[in-house]
Amino acid sequence: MVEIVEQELHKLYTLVYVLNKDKTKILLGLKKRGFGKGRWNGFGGKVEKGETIEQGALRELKEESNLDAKNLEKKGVIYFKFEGDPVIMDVHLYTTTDVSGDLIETDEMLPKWYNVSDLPYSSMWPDDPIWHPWFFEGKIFTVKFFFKADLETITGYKHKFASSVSELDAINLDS
Ligand SMILES: Nc1ncnc2c1[nH]c(=O)n2[C@H]1C[C@H](O)[C@@H](COP(=O)(O)OP(=O)(O)OP(=O)(O)O)O1
Repeated sequence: MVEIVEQELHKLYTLVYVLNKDKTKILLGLKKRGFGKGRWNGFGGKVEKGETIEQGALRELKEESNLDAKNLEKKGVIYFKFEGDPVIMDVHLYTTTDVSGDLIETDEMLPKWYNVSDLPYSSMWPDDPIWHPWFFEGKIFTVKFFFKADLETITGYKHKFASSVSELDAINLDS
């Protein structure tokens, strides 16, 4: 008998959550086009050839909001697997309270500050309410979400916490 194993293809993405100094407010952007259109999210996108993941995160934040971040703090990695699609999205999550520049609406994002206690979850990715409590408690984590091809329905997830960012790379969610 021949076992057919689906090859996974990983693609690198970033996601930056900008918070105010006392971490009561978060800056979200309403995605105006492309993947995730109509959803409020942090700022980020694909990591380009020749740049580090952190450089990609800074570039995407600038492109989508016009803000420059001084200190990005890594908080985790979120993997997304969609039924029937061999691509795994590896989304590297960062946060900062330290930004400069004039916040503007861009071609891709309409920015808006939200109270952390009152986020527009009905217009956000359905995985957000699952990992947000970990993020807002300051945890470092890795999580893999399994979605149906409709990009809406989560069929399952597995996660682990890390005690430091350097531990993240060594975490195996399948063990
Ligand atoms: N499910 C879920 N929850 C939270 N965040 C995300 C998802 N899926 C996602 O894709 N994301 C995040 C990850 C990235 O920050 C963006 C998606 O990036 P995308 O806009 O496709 O990448 P760009 O490089 O900006 O795209 P184009 O410029 O080529 O349109 O959403």
